[in-house]
Amino acid sequence: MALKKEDYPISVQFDFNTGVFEPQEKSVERKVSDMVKMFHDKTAVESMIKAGDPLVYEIFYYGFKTSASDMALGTTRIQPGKVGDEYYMTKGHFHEAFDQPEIYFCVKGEGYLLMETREGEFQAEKWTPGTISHIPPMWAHRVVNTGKEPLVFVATYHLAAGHTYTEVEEKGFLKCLVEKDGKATFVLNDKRK
Ligand SMILES: O=P(O)(O)OC[C@H]1O[C@](O)(CO)[C@@H](O)[C@@H]1O
Ligand SMILES: [Fe+2]
Repeated sequence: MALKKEDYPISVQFDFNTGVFEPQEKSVERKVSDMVKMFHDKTAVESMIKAGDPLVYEIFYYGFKTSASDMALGTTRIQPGKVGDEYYMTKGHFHEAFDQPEIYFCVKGEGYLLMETREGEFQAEKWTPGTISHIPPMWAHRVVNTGKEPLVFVATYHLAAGHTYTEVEEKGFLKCLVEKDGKATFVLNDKRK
């Protein structure tokens, strides 16, 4: 079979410190205003948007599509920071496909990977550089940066996984991560009380 252009191997160069790789297909920025429904302190959300709408995280993508496959690479850099008392985090999502897992690999910083099933099972994995988490298909997943430096992680998944954010926007995760007496503390999500 004659190979098409996309069927040739490709390498990208990943920077462990910045989380950026080159070449990349596209990048996305998520600011506080992109996550209004995600953070629990709406007053803090509004005042931060007025004060300049800071960057929360960035995602760098490459779908690695060939004529017969894809193996998406998504690296994410979450800034250190809080909205009110709640740490900066990714939006969090379920996959649309019932059979699409994902691998998340923490390469820099510290935080937690929050996961939850629609049946209400909740799990939080402590992340430090080198923690690699396998996320089965039925678990929503969100990364929280509880450190003082950017948290960088690498995600690899099939594009067929799809992303659905609505349930997480409406219900959040069972627990939120907030800073209490200087420490990362899990509290029950108000929407779940
Ligand atoms: O999609 P979210 O919840 O904003 O999280 C960002 C990370 O998750 C992914 O969307 C895949 O799970 C990656 O592309 C990206 O690294
Ligand atoms: Fe995902």
